[in-house]
Amino acid sequence: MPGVPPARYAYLGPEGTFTEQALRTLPAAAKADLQPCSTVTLALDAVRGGEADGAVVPIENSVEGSVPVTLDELATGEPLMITREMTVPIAFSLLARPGTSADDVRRVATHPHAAAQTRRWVALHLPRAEVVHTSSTAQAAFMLTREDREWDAAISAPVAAEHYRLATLATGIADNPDALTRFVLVSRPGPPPPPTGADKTSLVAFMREDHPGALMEILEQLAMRGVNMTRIESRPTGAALGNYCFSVDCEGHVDDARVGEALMGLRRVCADVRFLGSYERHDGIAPTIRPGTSDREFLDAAAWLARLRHGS
Ligand SMILES: O=C(O)C(=O)Cc1ccccc1
Repeated sequence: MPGVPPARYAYLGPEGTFTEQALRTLPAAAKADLQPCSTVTLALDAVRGGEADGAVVPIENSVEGSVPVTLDELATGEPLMITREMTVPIAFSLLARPGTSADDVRRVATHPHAAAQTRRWVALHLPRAEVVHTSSTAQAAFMLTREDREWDAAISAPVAAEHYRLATLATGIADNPDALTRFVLVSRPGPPPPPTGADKTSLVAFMREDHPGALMEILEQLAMRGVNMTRIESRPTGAALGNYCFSVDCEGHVDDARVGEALMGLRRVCADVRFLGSYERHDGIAPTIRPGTSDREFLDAAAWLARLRHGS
């Protein structure tokens, strides 16, 4: 009998990205078929098209904020679902071809988020260098191995030095060594993973039409059910200038009564709500349940209403 085929995971590549390190924290990754993709869009399209069972992509950094392409890809197109989040310690190194010294570096390449997190170090140590943006930190390192390279150094993960046989000119060059990047595992829509007690729910709310208090109406649906938000940001929908949707993460699981009720409320007041999944929090922090918002209290209220309606 043929065995179960290994899971296939797409990720923002090439080999040696922080995203690959995030993917490798999944126990299933050890036996999986890992597929490096050159962009977040291609990694997510591999899942949409069925060539991969899941994709790991960066979504947010504690210093630089969200990764817009990831938020926009999840908000539009064929629906996808987040089933897991993870963080990995991010340390940046300055890599170059062996024999290069820091004085030779005229152009340095890296991912925009890495550039933002090393801005002060680069200004201090490479004041004459031009910073070039690449699709990933590992892509910047990989290009250094080619004859047609257009830069002299890359800001990458330390592991990229071994992958691409590069010299390490400096290590630990992040301006804020405690910065955290969050990555998500994305799959095709299906039943969410069961609640763990320390979960997060992600969604995108599309406003009906622009009017005073439109954002407040959205927030109200969460606040009145005691649902705590962990992130909210507006993103243009692309339909017209001034047309926005709200990308929201909140505490709790879609199976929790207060989260379910908030989602129903949003469904009533918004033009559209895209549920992006409920998944275990990377930090294991359980939400504080405010009085009147526990599952038992929602159930009790529903049972009371049923009794009123039946006259019992
Ligand atoms: O480019 C990479 O290596 C990535 O995985 C994206 C990224 C870039 C900077 C910090 C964290 C993740």
